[in-house]
Amino acid sequence: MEQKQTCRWAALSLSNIASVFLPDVLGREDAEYEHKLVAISTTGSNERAQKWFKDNKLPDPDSIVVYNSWRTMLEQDDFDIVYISTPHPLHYEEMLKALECKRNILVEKPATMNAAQYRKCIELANQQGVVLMEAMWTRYLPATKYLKDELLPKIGKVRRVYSDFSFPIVGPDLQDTSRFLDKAAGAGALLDQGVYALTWVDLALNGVEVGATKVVHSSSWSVPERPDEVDDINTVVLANKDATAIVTTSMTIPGSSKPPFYVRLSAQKAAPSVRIEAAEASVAIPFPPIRPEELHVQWYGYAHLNDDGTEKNEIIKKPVSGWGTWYQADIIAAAVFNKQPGVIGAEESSRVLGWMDEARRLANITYDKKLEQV
Ligand SMILES: NC(=O)C1=CN([C@@H]2O[C@H](COP(=O)(O)OP(=O)(O)OC[C@H]3O[C@@H](n4cnc5c(N)ncnc54)[C@H](OP(=O)(O)O)[C@@H]3O)[C@@H](O)[C@H]2O)C=CC1
Ligand SMILES: O=C1OC[C@@H](O)[C@H](O)[C@H]1O
Repeated sequence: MEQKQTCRWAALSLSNIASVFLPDVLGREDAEYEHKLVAISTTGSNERAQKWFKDNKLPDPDSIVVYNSWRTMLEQDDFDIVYISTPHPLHYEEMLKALECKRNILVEKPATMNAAQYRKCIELANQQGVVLMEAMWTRYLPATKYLKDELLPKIGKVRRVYSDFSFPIVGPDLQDTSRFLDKAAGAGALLDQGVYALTWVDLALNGVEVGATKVVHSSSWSVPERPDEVDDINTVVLANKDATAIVTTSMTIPGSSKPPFYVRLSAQKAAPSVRIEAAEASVAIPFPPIRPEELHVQWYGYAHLNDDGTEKNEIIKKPVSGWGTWYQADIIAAAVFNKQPGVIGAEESSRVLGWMDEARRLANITYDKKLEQV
C-alpha cells in the first residue's frame, strides 16, 4: 500500500476541543495523510501535558515537544500546520504571530471576534503565501458535501431556511468563569453556536450561487441570573431578493444541562435543527447541526410522485467516520502539500462573520473593545 505523506501538527493549547480533534485525527486510517502531533504549547505544566496526553490516549506522547510559550513554539518548532483552539478572543493575536512566522493555520471557529480581524488575517496569509482555514468542520462532512453537490442543484430555488443550534450547555453548576459565561473569553451563544446555524444559511442560500443576503432583524435575551449580559436566546432574520432565513440559538434551552452535551447528541428533538425549503423539495437536518449524518428530503410536485400518487420522501444517510473534526485536516493538508497557498473558505467565513457583526450591532451584543481591535 502506498506510504501516506506525514502531516506534522503543532497544537496551541490543551483545550477541550483539542482533546476531541487530536484523538480524532492522529493516526486515522481512513485519512489521506498520516497526521502526527509533534508539538503543543500550554500555559500549564509539563506534567499536566503528559497527563493530558495519557488521558486522551495520544499516540507516541514521548515524541511530542511541550512548550510553555506558544510564541516560542511558533517561532522555533518544525511543523507543517498549527491548530489554534484557545477561546475566540485569543485567535487573532495568535494568528498574527503565526502568520509572521509564515505558518499554515487551522483556527477554531469562530476564526475571530469580528469580520475585520479575519479580513486582516486573510490579507496577511495571502501576502505570506501560507494556507489559512477556519475549523468550521461541519462544512467538510459527507452529509454537507452531499447537500451542496447533489441536492441543492436539484431542489430548485431556496425560498426559506430555518436554522437552529441550541443546547443547554449552561446549567446551575456552570461557573461564571467558564468560557461560556465569561465575556472576556468571548462568551455568548451567537459567536459560539450561531456560527454553525449561520453556516447552514450560507450553505443553503449561497451553496449554488452567491447572493446578497443581509441581516434584517436581530434580537437577543441574555442568560438569566448571570452577570454581564451574555447573549443566549438569539433570533436573527436574514433576507435576499428571493429568500428569508430565520436563525436561532440558545445555551439554556431546550431541556436541562444534564446529561452533558456529548451524551445528549442522541437525544431526538421535537423538530429538526435545520430546514431548507425550496420549490422542488424541503431538506431537514436533525440535531445536532454541527455533525449531520442524515438528510430528510420531502420532494414536491408531479415530477416526484410514488406509484400511489403521494410525493416521494427519503432519508439520505451519510455517516461520519469518527467524531468528524478530522475531515478538515485532510483538506488543509492537501492545500499545504500541493503548494496551494491561500485561505480555504475565506468568502464563506467572512460572510458568516459579517452577519454576526450585524446581528450583534442590531441586538446590542457587545464585548470589551480590546477584544475587537484590528
Ligand atoms: N469545533 C468544535 O466542535 C468546537 C470548537 N470550539 C472552539 O474552540 C475554542 C476553544 O474552546 P474550548 O476547547 O471549549 O476551550 P477551553 O475552555 O477548553 O480553553 C481552551 C484552552 O485555551 C487556553 N487558554 C484559555 N485561556 C487562556 C488565556 N487567557 N491565555 C492563554 N491560553 C488560554 C487553555 O489551554 P492551556 O491550559 O493548555 O494553556 C485552555 O485549556 C473556541 O474558540 C471554541 O469556539 C469549542 C468546542 C467545540
Ligand atoms: O463548537 C461547538 O460545538 C458544540 C459545543 O461543544 C460548543 O458549544 C461549541 O463551541
